[in-house]
Amino acid sequence: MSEIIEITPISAEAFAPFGDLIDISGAPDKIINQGLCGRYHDRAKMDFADGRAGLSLFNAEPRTLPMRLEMVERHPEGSQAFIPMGGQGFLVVVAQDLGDAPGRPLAFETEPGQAINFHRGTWHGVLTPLCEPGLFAVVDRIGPGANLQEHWFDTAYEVRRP
Ligand SMILES: NC(=O)N[C@@H](O)C(=O)O
Ligand code: NI
Repeated sequence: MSEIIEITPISAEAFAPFGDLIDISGAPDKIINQGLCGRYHDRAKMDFADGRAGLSLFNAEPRTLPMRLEMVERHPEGSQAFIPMGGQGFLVVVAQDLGDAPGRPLAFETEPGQAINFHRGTWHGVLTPLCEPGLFAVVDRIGPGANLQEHWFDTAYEVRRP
């Protein structure tokens, strides 16, 4: 019997230990383009140690819930941002670091129009759409050396909505 991880709606506060929730909540930081655009300025703490920022497109298979979670990973050298191209909500799994291994995962679901940025070294589930399109822009580190550490749980979790 797998241990259950219940999905909760994401909030900037709950996600703050793991990364940045990027959305247009609140007033824009700047009004630009002759007053026709609100700029929500510099909303992610990005990090590309000994490398550079890369912008890629991921076309991922949507998952169905409940979902079996067997692994989380982290990028010791850089942050990683997931930006849905279709504005769709998606699943975000994170876990605290307990000293080279993750703790019990947490699962969040984003609202349409929200993006996230995992801070450097945050344990996370891989990109996980819950619906079509599974098309995302991903901003992460391009650089030398290894930047991926995986942790496979001894026992899989079951991620589901309450
Ligand atoms: N491996 C890869 O490019 N993607 C993962 O890092 C992920 O978090 O989806
Ligand atoms: Ni990743």
